[in-house]
Amino acid sequence: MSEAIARVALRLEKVARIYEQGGATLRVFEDLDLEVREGEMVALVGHSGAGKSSLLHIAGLLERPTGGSVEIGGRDCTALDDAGRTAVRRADIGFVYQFHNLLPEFTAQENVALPHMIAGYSKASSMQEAERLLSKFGLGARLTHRPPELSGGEQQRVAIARALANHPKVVLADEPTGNLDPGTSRAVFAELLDVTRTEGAAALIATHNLDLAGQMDRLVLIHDGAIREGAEIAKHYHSL
Ligand SMILES: Nc1ncnc2c1ncn2[C@@H]1O[C@H](COP(=O)(O)OP(=O)(O)OP(=O)(O)O)[C@@H](O)[C@H]1O
Repeated sequence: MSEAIARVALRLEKVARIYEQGGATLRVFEDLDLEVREGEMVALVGHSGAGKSSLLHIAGLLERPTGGSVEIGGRDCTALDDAGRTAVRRADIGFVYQFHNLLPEFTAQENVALPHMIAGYSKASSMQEAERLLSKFGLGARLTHRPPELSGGEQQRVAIARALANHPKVVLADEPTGNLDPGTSRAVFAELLDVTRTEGAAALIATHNLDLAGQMDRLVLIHDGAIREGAEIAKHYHSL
């Protein structure tokens, strides 16, 4: 991937997250800048409480920053109202949580098809797209299983396929394999990177696992409210 031609899929500029609670002010981060380019896989690391989830929620338009701007696919989303933010979220962002949040009464295929249908596609084409994606995760023979009939690793693969269903520009994931055993976690993480890459999305993935983070194109550390990269990270490795 050439830095010169890859466009920015996600741009956070001078974003702030400040919590006011019980008269106390908590400045999680301020003036934070981060760019993720098309097709780029970026690992977000930092100690517990550093602000990884807060950053992902702001990048995913789930929360508004207390300052700064968020751009998705070249579009400044800062001034959008709630309906506009929801529309961008549905069209351009795929979110993977640590716990899959699948709907237990629907099959794997229906869970993946739903976001596609909500985006306006027919049921038939959404189910077809879901089958295509689930097959990429080796779940072609599990289409009609409901989440309780799937293993933990399979459930998380379905959740990742669901996040990719609308061909998002950006995939955001918060400890996406954090509840899996180490072997399954490695396998599912590798598939997440592989399929996200081949689907052409960018990814920003928060993880405490430095081995998994090392498989990505770039590693960024959030520490003391700022993003640090490259040699600077080594100084703070002890805090991870
Ligand atoms: N709704 C809230 N109100 C007040 N403070 C909050 C709120 N949400 C998060 N915080 C605080 O903001 C800080 C950053 O939290 P965040 O969840 O983003 O950290 P994290 O890096 O994802 O941590 P972990 O790795 O433990 O999940 C923490 O100190 C947390 O207590």
